[in-house]
Amino acid sequence: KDPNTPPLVFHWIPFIGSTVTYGMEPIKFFQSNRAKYGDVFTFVLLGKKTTVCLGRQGNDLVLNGKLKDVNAEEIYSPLTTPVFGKDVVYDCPNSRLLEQKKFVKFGLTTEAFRSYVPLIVNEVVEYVNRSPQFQGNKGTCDVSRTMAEITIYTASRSLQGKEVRDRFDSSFADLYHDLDMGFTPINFMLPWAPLPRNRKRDAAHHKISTTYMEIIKARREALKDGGKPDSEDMIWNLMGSVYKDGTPLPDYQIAHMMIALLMAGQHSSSTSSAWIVLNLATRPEIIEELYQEQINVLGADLPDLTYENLQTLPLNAQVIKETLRLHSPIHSIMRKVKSPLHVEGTPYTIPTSHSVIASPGISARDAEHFPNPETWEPHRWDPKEGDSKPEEEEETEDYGYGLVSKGAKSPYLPFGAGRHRCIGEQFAYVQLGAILATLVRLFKLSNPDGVKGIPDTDFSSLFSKPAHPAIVRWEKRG
Ligand code: HEM
Ligand SMILES: N#Cc1ccc(COc2ccc(/C=C/c3ccc(C(F)(F)[C@](O)(Cn4cnnn4)c4ccc(F)cc4F)nc3)cc2)cc1
Repeated sequence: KDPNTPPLVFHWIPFIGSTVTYGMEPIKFFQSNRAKYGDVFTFVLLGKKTTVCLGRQGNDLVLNGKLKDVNAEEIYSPLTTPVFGKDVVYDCPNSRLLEQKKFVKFGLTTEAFRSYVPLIVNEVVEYVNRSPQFQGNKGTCDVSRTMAEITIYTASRSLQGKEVRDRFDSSFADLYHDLDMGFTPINFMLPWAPLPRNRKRDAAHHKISTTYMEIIKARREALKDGGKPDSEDMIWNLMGSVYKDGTPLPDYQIAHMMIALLMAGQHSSSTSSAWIVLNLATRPEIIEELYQEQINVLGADLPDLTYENLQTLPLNAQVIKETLRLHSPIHSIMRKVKSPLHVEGTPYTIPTSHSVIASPGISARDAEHFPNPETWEPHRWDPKEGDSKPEEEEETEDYGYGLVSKGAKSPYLPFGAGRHRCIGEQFAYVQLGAILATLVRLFKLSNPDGVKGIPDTDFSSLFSKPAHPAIVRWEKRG
């Protein structure tokens, strides 16, 4: 064993290595090997040497790695490019992605969020009113399916725009499903695999991107006839975006970016909102606290939710924050090593034949940072008296889409850190916050008789999600 490379996790079968043990239970796999080998260890993932870098130092090494040392697009492009489309996100140099992230981030203004909240609330209320499973005063529901539908309706109506929302009542629903078939880990672990589902993915991608381009064309025509942008959706924002070198964002790239935002938002928000509902059902008293918080802060007459008054509901936000601590949708952040990567304070140098994985979710479950880490407890985020000291100063850097924290000291990074950090955090909090506050007004929730705790986690797809069945009992408030 070479003392300068990290320890290799024991495995019986070449190529398969630890793929199945990791794939089925990545969090347990990381925690048990961390106990044996420490924060840095290597395992075989489908024949690929993969070095895991855990803890705050591991997060920093991978997430704040220099472009010359670690590369995201080489790993992710085989998965994302066929789904999103050419020349955006991971099918272009990182400098282009940074500009694309700037366009999106700068389109998510307070003005935009102000216009989104009533649209989101209305979609939730309409969904409950028309959905067969919510007729009557009480019943049960399939949480994953319900939250996936609420997520797609609320995101398409706000961020995507009215034309896209209307198509989800028809063609887009099936097209989205076909496109989503291509969004699977196999497509970046075995990109060459000739899966039949990839043909459906490609056909769906073509139809969806063509539709986006028709929407853009119709809007440009309307502008020519003296029309004005009539909403704060992202399509209008991208239609006015221009790269640094002076070229306007081409329509096909707008279409591809909108697909990327659709996929990102759908999977992250639908799994997160499902976990919020499932955890709340184990703590009915917290639902009543959330309801009481709205009455105390907004008034017993419960005025309509707005972007502004949503910010005055701390427990509502803490429920989201705590859910993302234990149920972050992305359990493994992967990079290709491009030049030998020395791990400070160890004898290890990770060679360029390896990939690296960071898993911020591991530090978010570390008892060193969070007492009773496995317990879902939104009150752990309650502001403490004398907590006036600002969060220990976090280093920030501007990679081209505004200042982002390097997050090197924080054990809580559900949105990543550094140059690849998420730009959807604010939108996610507005969407999840408005959905949660509305559900709290409509329902009491609880676990069905005989059901204890929350469902297991299904790690087999790209985003950790609740294993089936995931059922809760609901009862309409009087
Ligand atoms: C609960 C919700 C969400 C969570 C937990 C989440 C998490 C993450 C994480 C961990 C990353 C870093 C990935 C990496 O370093 O490889 C990321 C990046 C990103 N996310 Fe999100 N995300 C969420 C919602 C969204 C939404 C709603 C959007 C779009 C509207 C979005 C768009 C993006 C983009 C564009 C990136 C940048 C990727 C890169 O620079 O390589 N995310 N997200
Ligand atoms: N046997 C077996 C066996 C073995 C292994 C396994 C499972 O192993 C693994 C390993 C790694 C992973 C990584 C998840 C991963 C990475 C990138 C992306 C993304 F790029 F797509 C995203 O970041 C997503 N995103 C960002 N914000 N919100 N969403 C994104 C970025 C920008 C963008 F514009 C749109 C985007 F949507 N998505 C998900 C998942 C599972 C199962 C079975």
